Amino acid sequence: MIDTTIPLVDLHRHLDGNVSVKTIWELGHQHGIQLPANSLEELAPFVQIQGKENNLVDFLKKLDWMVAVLADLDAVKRVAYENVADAAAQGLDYAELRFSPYYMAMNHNLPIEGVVEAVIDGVRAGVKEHDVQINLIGIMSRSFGQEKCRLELEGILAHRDSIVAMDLAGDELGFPGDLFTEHFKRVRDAGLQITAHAGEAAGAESMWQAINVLGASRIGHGVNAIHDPKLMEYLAKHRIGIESCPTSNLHTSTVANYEVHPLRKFLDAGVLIGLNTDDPGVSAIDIAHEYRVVKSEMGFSDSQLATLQRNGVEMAFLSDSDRKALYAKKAK
Ligand SMILES: O=c1[nH]cnc2c1ncn2[C@@H]1O[C@H](CO)[C@@H](O)[C@H]1O
Ligand SMILES: [Zn+2]
Repeated sequence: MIDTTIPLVDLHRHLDGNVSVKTIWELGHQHGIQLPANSLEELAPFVQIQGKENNLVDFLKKLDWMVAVLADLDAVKRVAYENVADAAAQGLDYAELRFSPYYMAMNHNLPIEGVVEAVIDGVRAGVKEHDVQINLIGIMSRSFGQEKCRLELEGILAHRDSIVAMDLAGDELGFPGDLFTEHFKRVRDAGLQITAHAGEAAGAESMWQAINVLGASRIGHGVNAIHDPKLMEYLAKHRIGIESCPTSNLHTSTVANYEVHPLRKFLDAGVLIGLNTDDPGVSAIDIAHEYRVVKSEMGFSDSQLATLQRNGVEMAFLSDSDRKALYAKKAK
């Protein structure tokens, strides 16, 4: 089902949405943080989706315990390191891990730039020991407003050489993209690439804004483009990559079930779209799960799955030579 001759990538993966229940438990105890449960089994439902949530904002609350236990920079480094180990364990050849430094810093007043540094350190330690290639994407969490996003941006730009792109995540309905026009001008000036969560909780207009105002060359989710034929055409023509995360879309009630997910319509329209996990710790899934459900629930053929897999490599924030090297590794 997963084609072993094609690199397996995950481009939309929040490392602060992928902290294991065990690690939350251990960090909580290590730092004397009051957890809402007395065992791992009791803790799981507080951080993992049970069925689904009513909307995106409710879904996002599941991540709160994952950052509540980040009491110091060692904890941040540990979480980053474990994300690399997890990516390798899931069979990924390449992953883009994204994180929101203010969100990770806020509970224990950690220095934002220190958090960025600790994530970079943790990833560096991880790739030394695991056979997976990693790039980092900085997130501005729109839910905390313009000023906090400015702090996130500054923390990321201070380590610009270790970051490939910038993203906008969080409450899309409450905090539209144009609030962050100035922020993304600075991102473009710094030469970073841009992806943005759009067309998930809000409509196609939010995607037009991400592309035309913020300068996004990729879009996270993008589900609601399906209601705007001109946008679908534009995405295909300009090779704007769509980072699809089907199970996450079910868990946020963005789509009702796998059968009605528009993934196939994107593919039919010639849009560059690939499969990703979003918050694997919250959704309790791995990347193979996404390929599996697209086959079993949406009826995709193996050759369509291979197209999705190749699209992921195509839209990765890699140089053409690094992309070639990734393919060459699989050909061996
Ligand atoms: O599916 C999603 N849609 C929008 N924002 C998300 C999603 N998953 C996580 N975050 C947001 O990303 C930051 C942590 O990396 C947080 O702001 C979290 O709320
Ligand atoms: Zn996301």
